[in-house]
Amino acid sequence: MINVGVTGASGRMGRLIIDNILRFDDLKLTSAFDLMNIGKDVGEVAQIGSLGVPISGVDDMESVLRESKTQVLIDFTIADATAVNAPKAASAGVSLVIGTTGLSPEQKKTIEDSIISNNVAGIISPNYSVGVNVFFKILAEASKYLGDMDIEIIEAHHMHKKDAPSGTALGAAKVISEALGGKEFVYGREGFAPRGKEIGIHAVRGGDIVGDHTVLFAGDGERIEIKHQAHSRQAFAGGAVKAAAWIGNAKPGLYSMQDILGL
Ligand SMILES: NC(=O)C1=CN([C@@H]2O[C@H](COP(=O)(O)OP(=O)(O)OC[C@H]3O[C@@H](n4cnc5c(N)ncnc54)[C@H](OP(=O)(O)O)[C@@H]3O)[C@@H](O)[C@H]2O)C=CC1
Ligand SMILES: O=C(O)C1=N[C@H](C(=O)O)C[C@H](O)C1
Repeated sequence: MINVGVTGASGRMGRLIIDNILRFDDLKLTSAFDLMNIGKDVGEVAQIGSLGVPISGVDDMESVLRESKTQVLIDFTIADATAVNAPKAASAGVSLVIGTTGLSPEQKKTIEDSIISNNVAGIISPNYSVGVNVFFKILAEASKYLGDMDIEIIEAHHMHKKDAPSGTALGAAKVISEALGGKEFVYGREGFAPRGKEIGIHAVRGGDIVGDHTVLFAGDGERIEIKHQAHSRQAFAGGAVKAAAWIGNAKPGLYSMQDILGL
């Protein structure tokens, strides 16, 4: 049995992750953190009944993690919070599954360094769905043949999403750029904006769109669109919980969803 904690426990992803942990045989929910609902039972907040695990504030994180014997912490919050909380958890000897997007390169490096220096296991992934990770693999392969075409990435998400472009869109751009030996990125276009050899990246926000990502390869007289659409956050939550079980049994080090899914 692996003891798991959740940061952002009151959020859209946090509540669904808690529900998934309860349904996963090898995992036990031992701690929950958020800014809101401190002291309330996390199961009552997630509307799945009392679980006997109170929501704690992040100021007490290290002591709560130690007292609850939490082994893996799943964090889906915001970049500035994850950049502070994840190293705190690592220094308490807790392994990490990070879903938060919008991390700057410096924030990501700080977290990765804390995973290595504290001898824990960790994964930072912009998308825990099986489909998106296969989509990344397909993009790397397609880019080998379509790299001379114009490449645009269009993502669409719900009106509450705070960061843009999405972590997944940036992940797709990185995969394509690496396959093509390095590309510039241009974010949206406005005014006089002739196209060069860049990858264009565009963010759409509205309503309750769960998460769409389209990569357009456009050439002379034809185009190919490779698209992933999430219908439900369950695609992300199920993957994050599977990653927590895998990370809980892993040797210290940094891992990717490619490792976990065997891609
Ligand atoms: N990797 C993946 O597969 C996926 C990643 N995501 C990412 O996960 C993140 C969360 O998304 P979502 O659940 O929709 O967002 P929500 O805003 O619904 O949830 C975030 C939660 O974190 C809380 N929070 C904010 N700051 C802190 C802090 N300092 N300490 C503890 N908790 C804090 C928020 O509280 P409050 O509301 O009070 O601010 C909120 O309850 C985003 O970065 C999103 O892009 C989302 C889906 C899939
Ligand atoms: O904020 C979201 O909702 C999502 N964020 C992730 C991202 O930024 O890529 C993953 C998913 O698309 C949903």
